[in-house]
Amino acid sequence: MTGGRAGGPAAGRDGEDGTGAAPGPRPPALELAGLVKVFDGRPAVTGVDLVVPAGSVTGLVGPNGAGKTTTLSMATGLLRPDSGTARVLGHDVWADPVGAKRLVGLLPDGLRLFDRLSGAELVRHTARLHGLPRDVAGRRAQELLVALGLADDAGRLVVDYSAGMTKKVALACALVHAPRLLVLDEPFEAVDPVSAATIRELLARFVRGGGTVVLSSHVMELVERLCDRVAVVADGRVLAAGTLDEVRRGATLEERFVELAGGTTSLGEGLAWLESS
Ligand SMILES: Nc1ncnc2c1ncn2[C@@H]1O[C@H](COP(=O)(O)OP(=O)(O)OP(=O)(O)O)[C@@H](O)[C@H]1O
Repeated sequence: MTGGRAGGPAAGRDGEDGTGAAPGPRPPALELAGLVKVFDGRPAVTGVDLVVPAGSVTGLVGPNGAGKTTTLSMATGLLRPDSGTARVLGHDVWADPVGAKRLVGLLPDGLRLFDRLSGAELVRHTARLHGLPRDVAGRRAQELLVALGLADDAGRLVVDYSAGMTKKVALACALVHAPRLLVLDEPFEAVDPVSAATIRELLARFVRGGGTVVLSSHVMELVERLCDRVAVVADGRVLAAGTLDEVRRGATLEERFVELAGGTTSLGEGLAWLESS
């Protein structure tokens, strides 16, 4: 899947920015400026600047604890930044939360769903919260559950779903109001290969229709395959961002990741006891 389709099928779509305004130069799908977050005196995000062009698929990669989830939470209005701004298609996430949030579909990390609902109820309920009429909500929920291979489990309670099924029903919730920007924190974690292929196809279709995707992942091959842009985050800031080729500079993404984010695969001196049995 490739992005960078400015002027593609979405250009000229009425209300691309959710305002119904006549099409003009498209603002970035997501624009983060100087985002900072400190938890209990410990900096988690130390000044993230990132521009995600509309129509792109951008991968956010970085070591554990780099600040990816914290950044995505601030970008989507889940977590208030200590300073800095986040804008979705020109709407300030904190000054205009309704304007921004109706354009965003979010698959957060550490899902907290209404899991005493069935899968179908949950997706329909999410659609209704977005203001969709009952019949549209029902139709979209059904189509999404079928597409994601959950049709047979649509009547089961989400609390009884496996991790992968939960991820997929949460993705259905993120998509049901046809957002313009999808923000997905580890969307492929716990998902089987067939479902992963389905999700990739869904995302490709979403992007062909003019949508923008930002996703975090630890799987470099997946980011290289899915994304046309990438941002490497470490220690709470963006170390490199741009097209895949700009960031990779002729190396693999994994090589660049290690080069930029550092780290070591050495286990150190201890652990001899592991070999003693
Ligand atoms: N609610 C919180 N309270 C305190 N510290 C937090 C909180 N959320 C995140 N942190 C800390 O902020 C830092 C960044 O965490 P974050 O979850 O954003 O990293 P990440 O890049 O998403 O990591 P991973 O790849 O492991 O999911 C970590 O040091 C983490 O312990």
